[in-house]
Amino acid sequence: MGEIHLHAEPGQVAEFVLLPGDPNRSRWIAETFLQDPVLYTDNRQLLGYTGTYKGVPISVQTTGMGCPSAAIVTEETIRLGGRCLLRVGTLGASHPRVRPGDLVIAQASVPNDGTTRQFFGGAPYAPIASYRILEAAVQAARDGRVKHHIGLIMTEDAFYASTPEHAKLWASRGVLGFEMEASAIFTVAALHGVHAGCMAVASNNIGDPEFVEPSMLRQSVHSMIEVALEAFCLMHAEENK
Ligand SMILES: O=P(O)(O)O[C@H]1O[C@H](CO)[C@@H](O)[C@H]1O
Ligand SMILES: O=c1cc[nH]c(=O)[nH]1
Repeated sequence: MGEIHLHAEPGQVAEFVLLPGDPNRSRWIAETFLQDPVLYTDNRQLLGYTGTYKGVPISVQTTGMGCPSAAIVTEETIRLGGRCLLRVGTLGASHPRVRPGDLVIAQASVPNDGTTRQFFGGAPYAPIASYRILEAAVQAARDGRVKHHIGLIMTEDAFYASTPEHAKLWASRGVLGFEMEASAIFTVAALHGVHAGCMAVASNNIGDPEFVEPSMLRQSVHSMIEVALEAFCLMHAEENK
């Protein structure tokens, strides 16, 4: 059976793992981009697939929504062999510079979530992206000429508690957008000494229930996944030099 939540065995998960929140996005990534994808777990709809992209073994593992689920999935993905974990998500734009449809590559995430707080007993801690993943992600976005923003994001628990006023306040502190998993993923990866990163497409402005038009969102997510996979290829090539 494997882990409690991810029903897989070591050897079924690749070193490079994409982490979408949404199981449908996982299936779409596996079917669209990976060669010979194999579904290794579907327990609790946390779909996980392994295949190859340009010859590099890559897994796609659903995190579900929110830090409690993302922390469990990150922990178990690492136990199963994941070493470079890259969240590929969506976020609500908080900063006026970020427009719906834009790609954001996170340097770090303000941990406005209960999971990170529990890990550190309330002590201050800064969940940051691994520099190696950040560097590869930025290079892949530049190489692919994909418009992107690089900076601070915020991870929160209560999707519907966020307001445009809240967004404005955090934008004045440099936060580009809010999402719900990155701080837990960065934290669990750091505690295990493995690499983690996060990129996300802005699906809406914070507090605005109007999401970007579906075809535009699909196109932006498609570009993001290409950037993420090319970043893994750059890291793989660097490791095998
Ligand atoms: O699109 P995903 O990756 O699920 O990410 C965002 O979407 C969900 C909220 O709608 C949260 O999981 C948030 O982080
Ligand atoms: O967490 C999220 C993700 C997308 N859009 C939001 O408004 N919040």
